Amino acid sequence: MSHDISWAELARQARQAAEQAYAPYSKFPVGVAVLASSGRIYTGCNVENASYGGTTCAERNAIAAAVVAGERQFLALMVYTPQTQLTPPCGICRQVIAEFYAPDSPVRSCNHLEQQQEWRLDELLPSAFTPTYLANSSKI
Ligand SMILES: O=c1ccn([C@H]2C[C@H](O)[C@@H](CO)O2)c(=O)[nH]1
Ligand SMILES: [Zn+2]
Repeated sequence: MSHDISWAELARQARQAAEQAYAPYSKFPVGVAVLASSGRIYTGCNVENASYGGTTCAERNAIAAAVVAGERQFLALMVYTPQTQLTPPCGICRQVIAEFYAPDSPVRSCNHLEQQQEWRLDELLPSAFTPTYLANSSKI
């Protein structure tokens, strides 16, 4: 539940992760901290590429780091954005978050002004395509 989540700690770790961002092209360093159901926190930053499409976002890198550690469920995700305007995850990341996240779980953004904004995942990605849709499919 939302009130059990240490958002201040997630914000601190997301900001720290943003310091490692590799963003020479966009100059838009992002950090993410994600809280797994184990209680552990994992972080990621954006890693850009000279072939711009090879870029991966901080959100997906944080989730990948958690999955490597054995996590399969997340309770909260904080984005540290280098913007005065608080920014939500991009569309691709919303889909990746939905794979491991309850629809009513919170996603937050924070910035250097210590502002925060919260959305529910199902507000960011209504009618997500989730793993349950793959069950019992029929042949063409
Ligand atoms: O939530 C976001 C939004 C953008 N980016 C990255 C992608 C790209 O490297 C740069 C500009 O879009 O920021 C993220 O990592 N997370
Ligand atoms: Zn993204």
